[in-house]
Amino acid sequence: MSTAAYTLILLRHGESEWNQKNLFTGWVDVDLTEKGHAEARRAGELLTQEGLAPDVLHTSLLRRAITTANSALDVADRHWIPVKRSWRLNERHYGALQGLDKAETREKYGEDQFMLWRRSFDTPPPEIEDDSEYSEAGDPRYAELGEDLPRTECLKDVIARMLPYWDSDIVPDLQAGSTVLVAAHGNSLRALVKHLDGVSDEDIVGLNIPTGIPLLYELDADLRPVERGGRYLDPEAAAEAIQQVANQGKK
Ligand SMILES: O=C(O)[C@@H](CO)OP(=O)(O)O
Repeated sequence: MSTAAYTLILLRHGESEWNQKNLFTGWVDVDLTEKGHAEARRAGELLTQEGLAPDVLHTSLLRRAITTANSALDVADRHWIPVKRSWRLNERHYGALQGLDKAETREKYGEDQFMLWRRSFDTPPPEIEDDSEYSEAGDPRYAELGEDLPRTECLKDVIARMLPYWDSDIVPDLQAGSTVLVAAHGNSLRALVKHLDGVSDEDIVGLNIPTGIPLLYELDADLRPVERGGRYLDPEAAAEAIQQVANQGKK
């Protein structure tokens, strides 16, 4: 068995307002619910209980991840650590589905099309129009992207834009000996887990990440997980919540 060289903690944001309403969210910048705030604080308690003290935080540009990390770190008394944020950690862009009800979409298009859009590796949903109320066109936080602003993404696209950031910003922090916290989203974290664990394009379809429960990865010197799949700090709550994510869209 390989030995642990680096410590990485992945944290999906707590329940968001649109998670609660069961709407496709993607890059829409919704806030946490009360439950989501409580999950974030609980994440901080779990870090403390486990003796994990993040040295650096990486987040997306979306408030549900930013707020979750802030709350968790506040509870863990690590609110002061350096932070780096990147659109490359954002949720998968859900294209024209952003703002639609998951259950209604499933009913309208059928289970196969619904799951293809939700979980297929390389089929993106239809593109969002720039004049949609849920488009990010003109949003100053994405100004640097110009015409490359995503209008839809499949998981393959997320991996392609997330991995350069992993290599350029997260890996150097790990190699410097920092305990790294990555606060991000269901599908951007699925992309990272796929990379770390070498999950196949077929198997990643069935992998879901619950909200608000820290997932600890000890990595060896080659940045490979010592334990495949990592370890949720509250495994029982994680198992239940994973099932809930898998069942989303079913009434
Ligand atoms: O709507 C979304 O952006 C994501 C995460 O909440 O949902 P899903 O799990 O359906 O990909």
